Parts: sequence; C-alpha cells; structure tokens
Amino acid sequence: MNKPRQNRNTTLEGVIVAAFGRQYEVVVAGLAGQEEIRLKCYPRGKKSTFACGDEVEIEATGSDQGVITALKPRRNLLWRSDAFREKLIAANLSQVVVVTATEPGFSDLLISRCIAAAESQHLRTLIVLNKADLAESLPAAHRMLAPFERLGYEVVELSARAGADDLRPYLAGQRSIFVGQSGMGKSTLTNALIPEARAATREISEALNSGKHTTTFARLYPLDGGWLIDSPGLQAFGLAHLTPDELAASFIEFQGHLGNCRFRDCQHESEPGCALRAAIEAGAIDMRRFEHYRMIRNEIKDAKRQSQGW
Ligand SMILES: Nc1nc2c(ncn2[C@@H]2O[C@H](COP(=O)(O)OP(=O)(O)OP(=O)(O)O)[C@@H](O)[C@H]2O)c(=O)[nH]1
Ligand SMILES: [Zn+2]
Repeated sequence: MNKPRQNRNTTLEGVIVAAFGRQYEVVVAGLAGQEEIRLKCYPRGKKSTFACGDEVEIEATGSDQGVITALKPRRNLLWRSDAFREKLIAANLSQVVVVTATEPGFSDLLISRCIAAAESQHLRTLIVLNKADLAESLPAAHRMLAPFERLGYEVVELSARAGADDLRPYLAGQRSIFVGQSGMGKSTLTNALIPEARAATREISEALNSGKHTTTFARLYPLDGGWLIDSPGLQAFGLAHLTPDELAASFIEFQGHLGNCRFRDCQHESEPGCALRAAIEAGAIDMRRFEHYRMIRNEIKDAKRQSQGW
C-alpha cells in the first residue's frame, strides 16, 4: 500500500497541533494502522489565519512538509481582538479551562474576559485554582473566585506539582484549552497530565537557548479520548469583536434581567427603571461582575471609535 507521504499533491486531512507565526504543524488524521504523520505546513496565500485545533486540508510538498489548501468549517473559535488586531487562540474546542493560582495574584477581570469569550462561543468554562500547597494565599484566592463559583462555574483546586489527576475526569473526552496569566502553572499542569509534553517543552527551551520555560506558542496534545491545548500566558484579552449585546449575553447572570429595563436602549448607568441596577441592589448580580461588564463594554466602544478613526 502506498504511504500517503509519497503521494505528492494528494490532498490529506489533518489537525493543526501547533501554530508558530506563519508556520503550522499538522498531524494527518484517519490513517488507521499507519504511523502518525506530522508535517510542517505553510498557508498557500499570504494570510495566515489558522489556529491550533483547526481542521485543514493539505497537500504534501515533501516528506515532512506541506501546504494548507483549505480550512474545514469551524465549530467555534476562541480569539481576542483590540481596535487594530485580532489574534486567533484556538478552534473546535468544547471547553475553556481558566488556570489561576494562589500566587502570584491573578486578575478576576481577566477571568471574566475568558468566560465572556467562552460563553459567546457557547463553550463550557472550568476554573482551576493551582498551587493549593501555598496555603497562606488560599483564602484570598477563594474570595476572588467565589463570585464565579456562585454562578455555577466549577473550581477545581489542586497542586500541579503534586499531580493533576483530580483534573483528569474534567478533561476526558473534551477538547480543552488552558488559558490564563503567565506563571499560573499551565505548563506544569500540562506536563503532569501528558508526559510527552515535558520533552517538547524542554526541547524548545533548549533550542531557544533560554533556561526559562515560558510558553511562546499554543500546542495541542491528545488526551484521554479528546485533546488539550496549552497556550501562552495572557496579559490582555480584548473582546473588541463582540457586539454590546453579545457581551451582555455572555454575562450569564444578566439573563432574566436584560430586556426588563424601562428604556429599551438602557445603558444600565443611571437611567430610572434599570433592571440590572435593581438586580445589583437586590444582591442577584455581583457588583464586581457588573464592573467587569462595564469596563469591557467601554473598551469595546473605544475600540470601535479607534478603528473608525474618530
Ligand atoms: N508551589 C507551587 N508552584 C507551582 C505549582 N505549579 C506550578 N508551579 C510553579 O509556578 C511557576 C510557573 O509555572 P508554569 O507551568 O511555567 O506556568 P505557565 O502558566 O505555563 O506560564 P507561561 O508559560 O508563562 O504562560 C513554575 O516555577 C512552577 O514550578 C504548584 O502546584 N505549586
Ligand atoms: Zn438598564
């Protein structure tokens, strides 16, 4: 039987497992009984708008190289954007795992951003609280996460250094991505779950001649009937691509209140008869979450103005 790698110009199907700039690593799928084929691929055109998790068609141009010729329809896409740029994070996910830690401190606004990005794509969100061994900092982290837990977002507390088995059941059969600030322990978790990942991390930091293990690009690993993407630490998570309505809908606790304000175009600032404000006062909506919503909404408005050159 012919090995597909020898069939020049044959169209193959695969999944993007790593994205570095204009270069992508693609694992060719559906070749039962044959060893896995990994190809270094470039997009055919100038645009490189693919993400980890994308399902693509490729043409092999050599034994280990190929050209991406088509993108299969995406089930969903996690991405971030400001007024001028967009950055694709990952595609075809089933859940977003926000990794936080007792130390260093983390931003709850960033968690709300990650949740908004996930909810707007109808993805499940799970929160991990890592470094539970640093007991002194646990109470503060619990306080920070309490509003999210009250909304039903599950928090899994663990110490990646001691192992990640408590997380395994949540990841089995799922297509997950670890997102979060730098230093929360995403790579330590990935390494605990996937022994092969450790080798990959070491190889890359050796190649870059840096002792540091900061993740610089997203990589997908098969895991327990699904897969997991480890992604670089996030500092910013702009949501300029969301409409104001989409943003409001992605704050799940606003459901049941949106649409009940006296004015149809209520900005939920100081208008009389604002249902959201009433819900905050009644304790049904957490003030901090409402602040997050306002901050992101104002940022979206600013981004729109900037991109239109106002
Ligand atoms: N005490 C403690 N330290 C941990 C634990 N997990 C990870 N760390 C440490 O936290 C630091 C950051 O871990 P990384 O896994 O590199 O964090 P990251 O989120 O992948 O960071 P980026 O690659 O920059 O996004 C490392 O020094 C880890 O050894 C833990 O459970 N407990
Ligand atoms: Zn209102």
